[in-house]
Amino acid sequence: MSLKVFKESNEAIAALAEVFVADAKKAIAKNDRFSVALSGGSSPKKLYELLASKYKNELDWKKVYFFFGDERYVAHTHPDSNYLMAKTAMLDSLQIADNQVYKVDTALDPASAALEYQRCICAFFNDKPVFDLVLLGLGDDAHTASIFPGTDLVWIEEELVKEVYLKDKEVYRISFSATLINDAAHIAFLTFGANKADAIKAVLEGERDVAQYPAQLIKPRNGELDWFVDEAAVGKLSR
Ligand SMILES: O=C1O[C@H](COP(=O)(O)O)[C@@H](O)[C@H](O)[C@H]1O
Repeated sequence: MSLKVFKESNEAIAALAEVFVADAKKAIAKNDRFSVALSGGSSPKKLYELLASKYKNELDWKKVYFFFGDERYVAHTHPDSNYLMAKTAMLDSLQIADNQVYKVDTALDPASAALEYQRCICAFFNDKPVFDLVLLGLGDDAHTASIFPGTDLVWIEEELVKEVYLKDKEVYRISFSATLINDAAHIAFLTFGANKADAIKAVLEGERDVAQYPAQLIKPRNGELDWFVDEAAVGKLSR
């Protein structure tokens, strides 16, 4: 695991964009395609915008396949949709074709949507899903993807994608399980801001308690794990 600390969030974002492009070039040279699972929420928007502007002509974007590490159970046109955020911030301006974007089918019921997404992922990877890159964020409650504290998703080992009901918000989300994430070749967290300092401390330095701090589940089996953070987010670490 490597913790890459930057003074400002924009520097962390710029460094992760470089890594995204380097991973993509490596995977395309080796396998003629690059598979990436995008994170959602608020943190990655600027990363996607930067990729779509600075790196527009640096990559063969036709060979990049986009998935979603988690998705809100809403229509693709809904403002909460992770797909809509990625489309607006990046996919449209890069002219990514629809067959390169694997969306969660939120027209199905939540359990069927999760099962169908798992089926699509398994088909893409010939039954052995290993993403080249999984992007993750960290909630201030230490959730990652949509593996939230106190939910069944924390304990799931067999399933690769699962629906999760968030009682306090009264919504469903569809999420990769830690099993699927941990099989990736490279996992990268992007986290910034003082509001993440307690969560980062608990995840990186706290007692193991995955029910309360689900991001502790993220430990790649064979791949690499990097954290891209700003000074504010690591302000409570004992360094
Ligand atoms: O990995 C992820 O983390 C976030 C936390 O997001 P943020 O909005 O605090 O940056 C999560 O909710 C998101 O959907 C996910 O992909």
